[in-house]
Amino acid sequence: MEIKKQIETLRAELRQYNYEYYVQDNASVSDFEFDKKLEQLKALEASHPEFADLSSPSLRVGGEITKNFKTVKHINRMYSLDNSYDENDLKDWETRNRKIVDGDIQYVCELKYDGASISLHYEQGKFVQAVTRGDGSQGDDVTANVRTIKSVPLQLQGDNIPEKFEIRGEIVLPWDGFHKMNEEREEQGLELYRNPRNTASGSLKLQDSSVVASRPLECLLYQLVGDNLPFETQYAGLEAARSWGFKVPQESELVSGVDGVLDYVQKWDERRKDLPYETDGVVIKINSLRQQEELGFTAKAPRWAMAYKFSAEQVSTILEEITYQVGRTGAITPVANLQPVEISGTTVKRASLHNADQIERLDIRVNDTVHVEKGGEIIPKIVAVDLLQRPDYSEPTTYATHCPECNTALERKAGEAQHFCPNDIGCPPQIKGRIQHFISRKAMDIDGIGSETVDQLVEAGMINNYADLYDLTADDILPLERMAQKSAENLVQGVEASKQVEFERVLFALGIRYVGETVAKKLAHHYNSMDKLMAMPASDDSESDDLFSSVDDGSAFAKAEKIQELIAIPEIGERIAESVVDFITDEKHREIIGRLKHHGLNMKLSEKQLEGQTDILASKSIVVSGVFEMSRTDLKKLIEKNGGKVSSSISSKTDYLIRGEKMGPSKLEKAEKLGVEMISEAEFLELIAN
Ligand SMILES: NC(=O)c1ccc[n+]([C@@H]2O[C@H](COP(=O)([O-])OP(=O)(O)OC[C@H]3O[C@@H](n4cnc5c(N)ncnc54)[C@H](O)[C@@H]3O)[C@@H](O)[C@H]2O)c1
Ligand SMILES: [Zn+2]
Repeated sequence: MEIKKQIETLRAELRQYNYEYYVQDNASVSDFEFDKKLEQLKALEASHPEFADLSSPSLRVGGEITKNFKTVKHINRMYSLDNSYDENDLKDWETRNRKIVDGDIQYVCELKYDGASISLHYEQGKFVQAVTRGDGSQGDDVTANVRTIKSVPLQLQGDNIPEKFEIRGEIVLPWDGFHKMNEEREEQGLELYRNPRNTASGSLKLQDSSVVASRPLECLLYQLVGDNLPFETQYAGLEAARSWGFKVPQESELVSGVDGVLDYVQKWDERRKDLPYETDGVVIKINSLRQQEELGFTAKAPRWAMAYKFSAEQVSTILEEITYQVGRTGAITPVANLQPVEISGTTVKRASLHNADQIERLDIRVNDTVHVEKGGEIIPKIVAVDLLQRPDYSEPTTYATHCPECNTALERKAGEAQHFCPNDIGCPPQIKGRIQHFISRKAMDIDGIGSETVDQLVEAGMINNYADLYDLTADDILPLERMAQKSAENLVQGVEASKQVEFERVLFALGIRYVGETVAKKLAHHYNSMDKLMAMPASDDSESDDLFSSVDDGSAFAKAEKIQELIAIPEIGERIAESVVDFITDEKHREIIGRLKHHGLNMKLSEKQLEGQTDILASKSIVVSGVFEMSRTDLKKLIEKNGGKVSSSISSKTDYLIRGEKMGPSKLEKAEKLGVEMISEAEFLELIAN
């Protein structure tokens, strides 16, 4: 009974972890812990065959399908891989293989790329479909998303291309792209992505393929699947695929025997650090396809292949203190201060704890002995707590309640992982951070001021916000330490030159939470000017002339309306909309924006940027429903470019309903009832062509 219970508990836990890892792309335990539990389960199941269960996580491919995409049944199942951890595991595998197959065995060693598995289908040399692994028998149809990945060839070239085949591979996010995405997250005050694997896998599941297109994903291929493939070995298959235009990594090697495999593993355990993407091991495959066929598959994995995991670099140390960092936008990051310890040649003193949930999940406490891993991430992380070493006096961690910099009570919005300090104008790191962001290269790009100068200016009480920069004179700043006449003049000139910067970058520079470069651009082109962005819907339909005056108190209604107006813009979600409205209705921000305007910064799109825009649809409210020839995003863009307003729901104020295929019956009914004019996509195009 006891054992049965133990097995059941492990199965339930592993199922939950699989779900978090594959479906939610948000693992709550480390791979280390997951693998340990899986091993434990396998051992128990092996010694107690009476509790066998075909649906045990030990026998199944981990993933699941989601409801967001069309489900596709795999023509050829997609398997996971069995793992080996040392030379003996490999030798056992070799012995088993020799018993089953005749003749010499050659192995292909490949790197094990850490991303999301994918199967690409080709017919007559054309890309037709991409399906995720899902649960192995069926997956999600993510064709539209995968089509945006530049390394996926849409049309193959070369000889002997089979009429119809599948090719398996991994969608990965190279380090460069991953870091770049995180820089943007940081600018927007969002929680950073944890690792490239999660991010790649999460990207594939996005609903809007134009967002996927903006992510620097790559697709690395490693296996052809199909009937009558025109070659006899795995290695020849890789070469053929490469010649047809697939991105097949060059690192694979043909070896004979376990010794050759071990040499390869050793070599790449070192060299992988220089690769542009993350790898977590080596995959060893039997080269001969005939021998592969003889060996076949288990329920979970091919018998002709084996993974060999690189050992993650892990050490244990004592957690001495938890401190809290305040970011530019006020986001709080808890940091573990560790007893210094060496990992792979560097001394580690600090590790990220991500957020309050993470601390709670792992029950991390001060004075704990913790396992620290320096895996893919640049910042080492705590993967587990050694509970056996926990001192008796230990107490659960209580998360900080107040800002360590300005002592303001911390806030946490529903559904968000991160706490933040709401004192955006008075919290020192936020004051400095906002100004530093304002002058940064992608924002106002002000030459002549470095971040140290900003610190100096703030500490000397000469500036408190970015508008103050425009009041500075060379004489003001000259008394600052290490400030020469020339640098003072450069600074003032740099500030002056920034008045030429385009509106969309000015908007980005303001540092509105969640408004990164892309969102700023979108808002700038939607509204064309700061005045229009800031204009609050008025009850009497007449816009106030005095836009920089305060928003009066009875404005909750106007705020809600404004939020709706913003949400109707493609790709602007509720969170962004609320943040923008909070910002533009805040008295202090309105005053600062007013001053920037007064100093002559660009507060509207230039003539050149406005080109191609018309006002054919000016003040028309348009609802789009159903499936169209062009993408919905493009359709909405066209409406906006021509001055129209896209609205998400039908009301008496709706001017047109553009009706696509498969439109929902309730929308149709409502439109008919309200007498809204319905037009087709073609009619719409005609309308704006005039
Ligand atoms: N932390 C968690 O909660 C959690 C939960 C589930 C799984 N995991 C981790 O995920 C891993 C198990 O996942 P899995 O079942 O996807 O197996 P896996 O990732 O260990 O190996 C199988 C996969 O390797 C990929 N692969 C990469 N390069 C390849 C190559 N050259 N040839 C063939 N395949 C290649 C394929 O996509 C294949 O599906 C374990 O390491 C486990 O720790 C963690
Ligand atoms: Zn603060």
